[in-house]
Amino acid sequence: MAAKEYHEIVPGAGLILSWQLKGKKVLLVGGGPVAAGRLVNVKDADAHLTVICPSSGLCGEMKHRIYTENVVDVYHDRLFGGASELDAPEDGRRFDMVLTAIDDAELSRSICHMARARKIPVNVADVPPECDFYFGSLIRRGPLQVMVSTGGKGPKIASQTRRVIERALPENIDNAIERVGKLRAKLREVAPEQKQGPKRMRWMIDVCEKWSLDQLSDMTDDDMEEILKGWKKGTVPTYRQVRGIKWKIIPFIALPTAKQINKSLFGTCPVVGAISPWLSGVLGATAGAAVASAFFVLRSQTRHSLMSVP
Ligand SMILES: C[C@@]1(CC(=O)O)c2cc3[nH]c(cc4nc(cc5[nH]c(cc(n2)[C@H]1CCC(=O)O)[C@@](C)(CC(=O)O)[C@@H]5CCC(=O)O)C(CC(=O)O)=C4CCC(=O)O)c(CCC(=O)O)c3CC(=O)O
Ligand SMILES: NC(=O)C1=CN([C@@H]2O[C@H](COP(=O)(O)OP(=O)(O)OC[C@H]3O[C@@H](n4cnc5c(N)ncnc54)[C@H](O)[C@@H]3O)[C@@H](O)[C@H]2O)C=CC1
Repeated sequence: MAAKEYHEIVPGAGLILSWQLKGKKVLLVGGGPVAAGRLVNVKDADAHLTVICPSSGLCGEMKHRIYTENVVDVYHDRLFGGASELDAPEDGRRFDMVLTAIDDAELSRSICHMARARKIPVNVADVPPECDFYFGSLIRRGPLQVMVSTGGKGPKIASQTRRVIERALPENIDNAIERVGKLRAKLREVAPEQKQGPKRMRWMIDVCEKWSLDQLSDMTDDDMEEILKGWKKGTVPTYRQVRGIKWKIIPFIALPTAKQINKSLFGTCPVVGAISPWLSGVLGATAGAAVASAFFVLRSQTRHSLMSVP
């Protein structure tokens, strides 16, 4: 009975975290396409990046990142030079992460050992036993990040799963998250005390439940001020309460513009190039009614004259 109340522990997975690399030092050995992918991942995370690779071995993307974009903080145009690379980095600060993406299995293994001996987490692309962590298949939409991992069982399937998730994500999710982030920051200004934590959290949950993603993504700074007025009362106004009813839709439906009337009555059908179907419909109906009434008049007159035949 009790066992069902708690989440079942299923061993064998990796721990998926969002590693905060801002300002931390990362060493990347290699300069091929895999290294280029690693570079994007760690620079997206604001890491301080050192690359070691002879310029003759750099792929196009790596050259672009190093020489055009200048996103590599320290570049060494040479082969990896041994343990001293880890012990005596240029600024004396030890590396927080070591990545290798080279086509030399022997050297990869030795770099892995060097890093582990110094308690620096290491990833050797393509060699799971030499990885303290795996990379995953990633989605990035502004502040939103999704990582798919198969724990090394099927990287291609991780990539395919990522595509399925990508297609399922709402268009405006990144903007909605940005807006909610801003509202949370404003709430912290209004209610900064630690002891208000539970109430703050409950209130933010209510905002996210009462406002749809579309509405959140549409939330302006003025709207935020309105919503925050509910904080003291412990309420969350709805989108409609904040914005009021949208009247602009009503005159549009009730009162078409002169241009619209003109076009629908006297415009030319874009498909057959003939007179507007509206106008031809009206003319057709009028003509039909005229013919029908003439027919009935004639018929009744004929009947009348027949009936009047003695
Ligand atoms: C363990 C891990 C360690 C690590 O590198 O961190 C690892 C290991 C290995 N990859 C291999 C092969 C391929 N890897 C990919 C693609 C990706 N591989 C990635 C991660 C990982 N790869 C980690 C586990 C992630 C997980 O499972 O969740 C992704 C998700 C992220 C990234 O690398 O950035 C990225 C997709 C990004 C995207 O598209 O979104 C493709 C497909 C392709 O290239 O299109 C193939 C060919 C198809 C195939 O083999 O399945 C081989 C076999 C080599 C051989 O057979 O010789 C090994 C070694 C082994 O399995 O022993
Ligand atoms: N995990 C993954 O998603 C994948 C991993 N791989 C593996 O990743 C590794 C790298 O692949 P690619 O990027 O295609 O590289 P690549 O084979 O195109 O090039 C290797 C790079 O390493 C550099 N290099 C070689 N020896 C070096 C040394 N002593 N010091 C510094 N740099 C050195 C070369 O100059 C070159 O830039 C390979 O082992 C490959 O099998 C490949 C495909 C997918």
